[in-house]
Amino acid sequence: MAVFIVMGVSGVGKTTVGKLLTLQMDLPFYDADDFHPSGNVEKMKAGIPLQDEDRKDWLEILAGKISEWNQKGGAVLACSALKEKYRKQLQSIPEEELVWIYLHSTFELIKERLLLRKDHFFKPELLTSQFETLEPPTYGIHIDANASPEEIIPQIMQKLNNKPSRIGLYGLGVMGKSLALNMASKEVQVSVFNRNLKGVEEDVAKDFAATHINDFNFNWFDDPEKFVASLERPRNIVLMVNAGKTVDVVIESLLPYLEKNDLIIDGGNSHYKESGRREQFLNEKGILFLGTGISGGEEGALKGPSIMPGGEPKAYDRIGDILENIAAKDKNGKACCAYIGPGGAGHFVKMLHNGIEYAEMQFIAEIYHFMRFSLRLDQERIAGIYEKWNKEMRSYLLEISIEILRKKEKDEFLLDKILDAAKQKGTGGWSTKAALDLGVPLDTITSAVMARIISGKKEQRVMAAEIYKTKPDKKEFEKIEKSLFQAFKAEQIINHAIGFEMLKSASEEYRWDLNLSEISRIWTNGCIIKSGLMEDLVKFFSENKEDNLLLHKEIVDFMKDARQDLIIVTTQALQAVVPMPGMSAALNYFLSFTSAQSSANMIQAQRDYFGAHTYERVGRPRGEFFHTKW
Ligand SMILES: NC(=O)C1=CN([C@@H]2O[C@H](COP(=O)(O)OP(=O)(O)OC[C@H]3O[C@@H](n4cnc5c(N)ncnc54)[C@H](OP(=O)(O)O)[C@@H]3O)[C@@H](O)[C@H]2O)C=CC1
Ligand SMILES: O=C(CO)[C@H](O)[C@H](O)COP(=O)(O)O
Repeated sequence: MAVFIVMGVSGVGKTTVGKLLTLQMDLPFYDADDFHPSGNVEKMKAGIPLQDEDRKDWLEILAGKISEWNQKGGAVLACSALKEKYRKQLQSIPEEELVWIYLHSTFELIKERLLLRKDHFFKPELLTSQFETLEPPTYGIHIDANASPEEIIPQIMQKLNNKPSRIGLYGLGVMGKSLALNMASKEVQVSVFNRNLKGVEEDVAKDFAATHINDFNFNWFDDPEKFVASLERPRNIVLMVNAGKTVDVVIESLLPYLEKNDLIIDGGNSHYKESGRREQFLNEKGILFLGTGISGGEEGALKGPSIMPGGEPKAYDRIGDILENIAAKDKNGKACCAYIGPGGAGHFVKMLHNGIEYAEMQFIAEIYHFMRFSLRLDQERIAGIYEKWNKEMRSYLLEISIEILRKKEKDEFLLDKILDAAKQKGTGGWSTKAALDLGVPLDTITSAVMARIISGKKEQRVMAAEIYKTKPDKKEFEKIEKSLFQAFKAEQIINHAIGFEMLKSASEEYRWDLNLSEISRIWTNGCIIKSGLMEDLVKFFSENKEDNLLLHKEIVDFMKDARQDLIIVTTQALQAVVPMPGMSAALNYFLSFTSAQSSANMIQAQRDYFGAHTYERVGRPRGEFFHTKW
């Protein structure tokens, strides 16, 4: 059985709630004040406040009673138990058999309530001292005492019944914490797990549950067996851990406790091929797997991310309702979460989302750099220009960049204090490698990856800059303003065209049957690359499934003019000795894509010359090969 202690400051409603609880539970009710030793009673009658020394004997008596009541089948006790050390003293039975029900409220509300009581003489100093003494527990059941007892009792009963959790969340890092809170806010019962690394990272799950105890009832664990056992069968477990070996290590640690038909959802940025392999490995054991891309960062995960699940449809059917519930919503209120396709399809799509993200970030960064160091605009002005552009673009990345540009630290711009050496975790580079495997161009994304790599060579760059230093002419912003905006819009279109062409190729190669309109729809909210353009793409890909974006009539009309703007901005930046890798890549891709005659006849001739690699001939069918004795 168990003993339930209803605790909190005086006037919070312990006795009323405790007595009502005994009716629900068919247990005896006790009031801790009835167990004071005679010395304490005398002191209280004389109006002498009790000291901790006086409380010692009283708590000892209560501890003995708790043990006795527990053996007899349980009880409900109303006791203020304001300090942790008092509660420790009362802990005379095993932890799981002593249930703390903490009623909490504010000083003002309790004061109001006490003033309404006819039989009560309100002493403000007593309530003040109660609040000063109070050390709220970081465990137990926390109940907002401002509701009526009729509302409070079912809340307590629901928390006490502690049904198995609908979902388990493994890994309480940046993303895991936000996702757990998102789920809990949608009334999904969640068990949370984080490893306990002695002396390094301790009590992460316990502290997380304690921090949110007033709002949510998380079941927390640092033991994988107990974590799995706390879940409703068949189990659903979301992993939010670092991609790579960690995912395998974590799966191995859970496997001994899993059963056929349990489901693992890997929500990290895992490589799509790894996800395909993990799905196969787990399916052989009868366990389902969803390789699920999640985008939106910390805030998106909390308020509603964009979710890209890949794997077996029956696995998605099991958990789709929760994923759709926690996802962001598009402008029509539909969830930004949709089943993507089998195997690694979900993580492939997430990888390319990040690839597009890399290039979009690079565009914003290099135009800022050009405006700041060549056009010599100050940061506030650049922020203003980006703000004006974003009225039309509605790009999340541009929006955060405006805030970044304006952010100050001790009256100085923070951006100037950040070292210009970019890091990356892999998804951008993986996109490039995947493009090479598929044989598709990925110029903008690759250039963004390379720009990050060269940025990391800071010391070498500083040395080389000194050796090659030059004094380029100052360019005038006013002369280039219109072209700059047009070029920015054009490179965004080119980047998206490149990204979606790659999705098309992967879909064909891996037979994923990707729905590009649906993918762009779930990228219209919650994710890092949401923008006005993305909203237009939903319609474009629903009407033109097979077409290249760059061949769409409206895009053609725009790009015919914008091509010149791309050329103007790129050449001006290069003349000013400012690198524009992203924009140059977009422009070169566009010029190559729109050139009927390429330079590749020379390449083919060279290959045939030195290696007899053969070539195709103008006017002859494709696939017919020729060789010349040069
Ligand atoms: N941050 C972001 O904006 C986004 C991240 N992602 C992806 O989500 C995943 C999680 O990212 P994020 O939350 O930022 O990462 P964090 O580094 O904040 O958290 C990583 C989590 O993994 C746990 N972990 C690491 N190694 C192990 C191990 N060997 N065994 C058990 N647990 C381990 C950590 O536990 P401990 O605390 O004990 O170290 C921690 O809970 C990554 O794949 C990331 O790429 C996806 C979208 C956005
Ligand atoms: O997945 C994400 C957003 O959707 C990651 O936050 C982002 O891609 C970080 O990647 P990197 O560290 O390589 O810049």
